Amino acid sequence: MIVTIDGVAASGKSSVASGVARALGIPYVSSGLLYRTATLLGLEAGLELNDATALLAHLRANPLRLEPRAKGNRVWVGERELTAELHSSRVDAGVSRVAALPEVRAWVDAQLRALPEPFVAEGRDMGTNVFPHAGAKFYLTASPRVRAERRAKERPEDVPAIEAALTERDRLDTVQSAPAPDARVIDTGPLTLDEVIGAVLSELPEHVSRG
Ligand SMILES: Nc1ncnc2c1ncn2[C@@H]1O[C@H](COP(=O)(O)OP(=O)(O)OP(=O)(O)O)[C@@H](O)[C@H]1O
Ligand SMILES: Nc1ccn([C@@H]2O[C@H](COP(=O)(O)O)[C@@H](O)[C@H]2O)c(=O)n1
Repeated sequence: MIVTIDGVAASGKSSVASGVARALGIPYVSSGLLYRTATLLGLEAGLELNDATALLAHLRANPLRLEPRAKGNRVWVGERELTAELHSSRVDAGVSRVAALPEVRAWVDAQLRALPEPFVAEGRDMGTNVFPHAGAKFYLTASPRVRAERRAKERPEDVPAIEAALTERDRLDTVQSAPAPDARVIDTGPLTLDEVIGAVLSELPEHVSRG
């Protein structure tokens, strides 16, 4: 059983996926962390972020391990844990360029499809491309200002700078970010996190919530 939660940048995907996964007693999977890891490793190696051949060779030489858990995903390369470094503004600024590379998308998709079910998968194209057969699909939105105000609690930059960066990331991610035709779209703007989690849980078909 797979539940997909897609949406625009900082719309609450990972927080909502975590809450839903905890309620269901299953892990959630953050696909964005795989794109973020590819970006961080590329930056650290001094690679051009649009050089798919070099990036893929580097990723294959440094295999990562994604640990999907309900309370938060962790990423390791060998003995080094990268999790805390994946949400920096530097990675935010480069990740959409890396995610635009078809070779990198194929690398991410293969890792996601190899994961054992059940899980909640969050990202941009979980319901459309990676898991079109998912049992339930959701797509989260909120205005750029609301998202920037929420994110400002986690980043050193001010709200206008964060809003500009989110809007630019949304623009670069447009191709892979459309809601699936069978996804329930939720505007999280007027809702608390618990209300969004409750809305998702209340919409799950019985066969999905029972596992
Ligand atoms: N409905 C909500 N009400 C208030 N705050 C929220 C809500 N949903 C999420 N948040 C907060 O907004 C911030 C961004 O949420 P989160 O990191 O889950 O978004 P995301 O879509 O996974 O982000 P990204 O696309 O950058 O990975 C977090 O601080 C989270 O606690
Ligand atoms: N399914 C996905 C997930 C993510 N991306 C790209 O990764 C970036 C970071 O994702 P977050 O969910 O952590 O914000 C995102 O901006 C996309 O460029 C993707 O393309 N597809």
